[in-house]
Amino acid sequence: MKSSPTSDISNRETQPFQRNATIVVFGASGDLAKKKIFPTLFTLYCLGSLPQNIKIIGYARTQIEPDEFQKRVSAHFKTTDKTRPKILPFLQLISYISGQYDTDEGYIELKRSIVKHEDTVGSSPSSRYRLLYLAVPPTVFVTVAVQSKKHLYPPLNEGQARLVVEKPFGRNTSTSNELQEYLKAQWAESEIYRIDHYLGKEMVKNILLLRFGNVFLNAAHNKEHISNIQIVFKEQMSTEGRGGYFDDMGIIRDVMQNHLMQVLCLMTMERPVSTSSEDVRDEKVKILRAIKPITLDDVVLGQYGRSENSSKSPPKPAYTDDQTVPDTSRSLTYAAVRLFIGNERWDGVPIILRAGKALDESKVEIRVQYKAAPRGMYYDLPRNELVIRIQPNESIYLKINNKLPGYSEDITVTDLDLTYNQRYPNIPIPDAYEALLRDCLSGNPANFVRADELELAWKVFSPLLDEIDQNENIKPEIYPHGSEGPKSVNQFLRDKGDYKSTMTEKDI
Ligand SMILES: NC(=O)C1=CN([C@@H]2O[C@H](COP(=O)(O)OP(=O)(O)OC[C@H]3O[C@@H](n4cnc5c(N)ncnc54)[C@H](OP(=O)(O)O)[C@@H]3O)[C@@H](O)[C@H]2O)C=CC1
Ligand SMILES: O=C1O[C@H](COP(=O)(O)O)[C@@H](O)[C@H](O)[C@H]1O
Repeated sequence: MKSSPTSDISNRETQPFQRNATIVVFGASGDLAKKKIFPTLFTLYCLGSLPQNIKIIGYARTQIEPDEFQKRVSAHFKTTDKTRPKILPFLQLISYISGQYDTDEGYIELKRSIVKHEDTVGSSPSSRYRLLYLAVPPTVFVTVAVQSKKHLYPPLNEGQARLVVEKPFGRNTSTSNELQEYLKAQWAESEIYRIDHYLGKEMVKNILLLRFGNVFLNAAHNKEHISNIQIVFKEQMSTEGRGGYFDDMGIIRDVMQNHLMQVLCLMTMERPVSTSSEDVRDEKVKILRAIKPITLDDVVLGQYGRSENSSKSPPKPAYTDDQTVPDTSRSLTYAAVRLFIGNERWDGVPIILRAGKALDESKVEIRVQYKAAPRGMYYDLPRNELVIRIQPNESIYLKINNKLPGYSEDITVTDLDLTYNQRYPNIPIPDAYEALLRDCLSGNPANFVRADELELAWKVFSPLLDEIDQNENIKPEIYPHGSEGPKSVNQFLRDKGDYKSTMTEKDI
């Protein structure tokens, strides 16, 4: 069983990088390169998913000796007995060039190295395939994009280039648009792969099939049957060590405007005409256009303080205890927002997005709560709820009302449970970056963010973010490090979200 064929393969920019490719990782000395990009490339190599003639070049300003660079990039490889012997051959495909981002010399050396590889593997002039991964801070995105276009873009009819860009894509509508304008002047939209790694997660990739491939779910997926939807991101990890970046961003920009909004789009969009990337993204755009900007009346804003006293463990620090964070910081480490989608399917259904750091648990899930069954035959039955657990322990469960077996007439809430590690114990679930890099090499942009999606997602949050930035009287509610979050959230969920909690075993 397969989905319908996509129409993506028809244009020049989305041909797969099949036989020959060079991958350049800008910012190769950094955290993302070390923890995600090189380990992912190694996994893809072990799976045989990289092009046959591949060359990988790390590029950054720092001078690093080849041995040292190999040590760095291999530090986070995921290995097994079977893949360990592949480390050395893989490392032989990698080299490192040190150079500046804003002057020509380094790019000239890069080009020389790329062309040398392409010529040695006997590329015909029409197979110069170059994937340029910008793992650098946003302040240098444009410089690297412009310089790469100038020096590393293959001549017409000699191949293709793709530019992979990491978030954050700006910090509000105007900065994001400015960045996109610069990129657009140099690169075609179809050559830009904006990564939102949530789109590479297994359960997120499953949403459209779950909704549109199951008649009974689809039939009830509307305002007539659904009371509210929640998309929840909880992280135990605090912002320690990332205070500088985080203080400028806050949780709404870090997680909500991008990851949670992508999930929201997939959960609420109309059925696309096909699974092709443009058809899917066209529908996401329509949903984003139907969301009204969020106002201060519809939010709970929080920041973690020190943990509560405990005899078991030492106190955990407050957000502002971080040396890189000003004592008076109002940056948000927690936010709950309510929004509405003004269309026929969703009019009046509250949608709550919640995201927080330094909480009691790490969990990301979607909760669809249905309306109560009619009263009469039964009274006040608990509501059905469909939960899609994105992580950890991927699962889908549906809370139903069931007669307690035996002579009892009691009603119990029970889970219809599809837990992946039980149902599919032998199928490994790919890491999000692995899935996305594969898509990028094969020219499938469906799970990447298109420029218009990005602009519209910012429009939903920008007025709120600008107001919070400008009005010093808006202060986050302090919650203890390691707690459930701000105290007022439960009331907010009941009053603004129409949410009625029923706990089952799977919820714990
Ligand atoms: N780390 C992560 O888990 C994630 C990161 N991202 C995004 O990916 C990108 C890279 O992230 P990460 O690796 O953490 O970033 P780093 O801060 O580690 O920066 C990467 C490299 O860029 C160079 N660099 C750093 N600051 C500057 C500067 N001010 N001017 C010029 N070059 C600079 C440094 O290399 P050198 O000095 O050697 O040139 C550094 O090693 C960022 O846009 C980040 O927001 C997105 C999601 C997760
Ligand atoms: O983009 C980001 O995502 C991570 C969470 O990613 P996950 O795959 O571990 O769920 C978050 O911790 C980080 O702050 C943010 O920048």
